[in-house]
Amino acid sequence: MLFVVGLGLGDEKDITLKGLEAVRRCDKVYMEAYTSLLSFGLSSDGLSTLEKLYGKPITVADREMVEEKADVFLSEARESDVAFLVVGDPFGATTHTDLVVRAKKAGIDVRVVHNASVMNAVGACGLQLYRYGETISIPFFTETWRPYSFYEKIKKNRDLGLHTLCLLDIRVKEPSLESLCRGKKQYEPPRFMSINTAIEQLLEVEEKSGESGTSTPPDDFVLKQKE
Ligand SMILES: C[S@@+](CC[C@H](N)C(=O)[O-])C[C@H]1O[C@@H](n2cnc3c(N)ncnc32)[C@H](O)[C@@H]1O
Repeated sequence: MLFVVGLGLGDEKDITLKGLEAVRRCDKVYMEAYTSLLSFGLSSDGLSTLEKLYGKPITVADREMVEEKADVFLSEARESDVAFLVVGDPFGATTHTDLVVRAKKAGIDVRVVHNASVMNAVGACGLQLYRYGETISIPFFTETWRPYSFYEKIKKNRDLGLHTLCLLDIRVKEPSLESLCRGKKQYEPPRFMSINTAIEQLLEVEEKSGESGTSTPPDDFVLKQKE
């Protein structure tokens, strides 16, 4: 059986009782560590806090393992109980939906344990979840790759009077382009996009495209500020 367990967004105590029971019965525990960040970090200390609570060792599953070597833990899940831990909710990232589909196609029993996600925690900023449009991801621009499509989506949402949840890029264990060209993978240091970088990129798109979809405040903005 494969248990895909959401850990929520806070610390180790945010796992649900159902999730904890699932983890404790599993023979092997993997922790996905590249689409999201544990707010208390993935340092050895952070992990050992989890390991102490769960009472078993955790194997960190990086991007390569999840995307290219998922067969390893899927075949383990065929023979025994395996937990795959995900920060937030398991269905808050396409990667994990894909894993569940693969497991089911391979005839492996899957149980999902839900938890809070960035997709709903954004309600904390006071904007109604019902009034969000398409969620977008803002990737780090590079010298040669500067996609503007996320901007168009924000603009579409704005035109419909909807808010946009912008997910800022996390790049962990990314092979550098040069190393890929040389055929021997070497990894870039981890990078986490700051709000400032996201805004700089949005402003660049506006400047280049002559649009003003994100920098102009909505009509009722000034009113709300005064209330
Ligand atoms: C696919 S989404 C979220 C997945 C997660 N399973 C969830 O349900 O919350 C991944 C994105 O969420 C955002 N994110 C993840 N962890 C975060 C954290 N600790 N703080 C702020 N944003 C985070 C980043 O923008 C990241 O690119």
